[in-house]
Amino acid sequence: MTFTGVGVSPGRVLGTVRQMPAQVSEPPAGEPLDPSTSAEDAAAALRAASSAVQADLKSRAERAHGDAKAVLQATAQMATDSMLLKTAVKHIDRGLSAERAIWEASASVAEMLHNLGGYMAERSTDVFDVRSRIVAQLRGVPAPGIPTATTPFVLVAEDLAPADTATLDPDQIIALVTSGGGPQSHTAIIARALGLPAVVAAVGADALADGTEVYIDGAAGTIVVDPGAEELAAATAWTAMASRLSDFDGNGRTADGHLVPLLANVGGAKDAVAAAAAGAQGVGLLRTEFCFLGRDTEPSIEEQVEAYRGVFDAFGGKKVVIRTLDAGADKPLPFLTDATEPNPALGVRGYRTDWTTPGVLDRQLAAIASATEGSAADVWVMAPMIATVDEAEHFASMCASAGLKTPGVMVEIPAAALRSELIFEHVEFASIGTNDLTQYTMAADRQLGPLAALNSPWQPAVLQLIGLTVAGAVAEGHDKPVGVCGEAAADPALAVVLTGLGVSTLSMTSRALAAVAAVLASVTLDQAKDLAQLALAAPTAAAAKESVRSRLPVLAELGL
Ligand SMILES: C=C(OP(=O)(O)O)C(=O)O
Ligand SMILES: [Mg+2]
Repeated sequence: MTFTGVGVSPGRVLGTVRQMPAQVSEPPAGEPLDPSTSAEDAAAALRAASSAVQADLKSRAERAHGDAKAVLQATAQMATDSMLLKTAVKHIDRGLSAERAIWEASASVAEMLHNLGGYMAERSTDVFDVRSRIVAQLRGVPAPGIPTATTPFVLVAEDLAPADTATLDPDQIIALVTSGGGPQSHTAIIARALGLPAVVAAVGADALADGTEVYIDGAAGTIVVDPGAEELAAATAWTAMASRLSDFDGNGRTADGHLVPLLANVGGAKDAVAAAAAGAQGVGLLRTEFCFLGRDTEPSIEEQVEAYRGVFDAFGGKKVVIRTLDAGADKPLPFLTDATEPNPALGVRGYRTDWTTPGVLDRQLAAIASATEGSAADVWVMAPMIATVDEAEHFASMCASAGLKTPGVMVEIPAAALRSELIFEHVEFASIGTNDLTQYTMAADRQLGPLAALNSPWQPAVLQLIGLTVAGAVAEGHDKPVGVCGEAAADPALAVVLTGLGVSTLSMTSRALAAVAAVLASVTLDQAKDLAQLALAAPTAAAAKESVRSRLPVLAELGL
């Protein structure tokens, strides 16, 4: 049997399925203690469950590395927190079930931590994590979150939340399959960043039983159940090819020498150091909100300076494009965004948060300016979610007030693409966010699996808007650079099309640099321009993709 979804990160592997356990549901309010259980026994069961959760988290922490290890250690600590357990036991003593008692105790402890602010406030997420785990343990169901196993496995989930991905260990997980999620969803972005083969929107994959043997083709988007010799050969060939594709010599250029600097998308200093080691020619997108995800207080200027300087230091003498906070929709930041908005993707997000929470953007620009002092990096600053010419003008004036010399905008709303010529009168550059540009052009939520086909950056309408943006950049009176920093840049065939459309830099996860460089080097600039015209003229996204891919034989040679 074969399932088909949307391939979002290349790679061919064989492995065993592990399903992501379902979310733990809230025990009903007022759920009473079972009459056959005494309060003492319920309290003892609660203590035993919390110790079991702690032991599990500790053993996972021992096997994990880096950030995942630190997250797991902190959560393990919280599992047997004395205040948490004492409060829960009080609830049991007044007649609540152990499950409801720990649920309510967690809410009050989390609120108290939250009110303490700073580091303590951040621990409130750990409280909620252990709460779900303890309830699952009491109910005898699998713990929520990424499962553990003694051997590497293929993780199958409905979709992954940003918090899950913090504990996603690429040594344990060899591929990702989701039944939901679109090609620009968080899961897809993380899979590419980790170099894990991934298929999203694979309808029916949630029915695969744990332990099922599967073959995953992350480029074709297929999942073959009970694979045979053919799939084994394909997986073996991919492993050999992947090592050939692991080196990037730091040069993005076409076969006839047209330079296309290949930059990295990073979320902080750690990524930046890895990107520099992978040969990235600079940073095309520093997602500053990733430095502060999960925080519910605004980071201080000092914290920001430290976070940004870590990235600048990794790229001395090179370009670093830093994006101001893009809070909202798939990247909520509680100190800026309103979780109750009915339509977050169309709401107060990105640059717009300056209207509802003025001051945060000014302070961020001041922090960026301060981080650039004494840094050898060439720092460019851009705002996300710019829709109009006067927004671009206002952002440029804010940058000027902060002493920042190279202001730019992200073009990710069709209105900005259509009006780019006027926008370029105020800013020095633009970077196209194809993830959001596609979502807004096609009116298709980038996180929704059923809309994955609409949500493809191969949509000719999206390509046309990219072409218009470039045309506006080179219109009479100015000649300004336009980069692409959406996931489209990491698709080697689309990278050729973008180059042919006149895009001057491509920014992607550093894992994709070598593959993009190899495919770009297989065509001349004129061939890239011809392929761009072919894609623009195609009637559908699928036809655009197919006709371009069929003219790039190097893709098949490299297994991409
Ligand atoms: C690069 C982009 O920004 P993000 O994915 O962070 O919204 C985009 O929208 O293409
Ligand atoms: Mg975006």
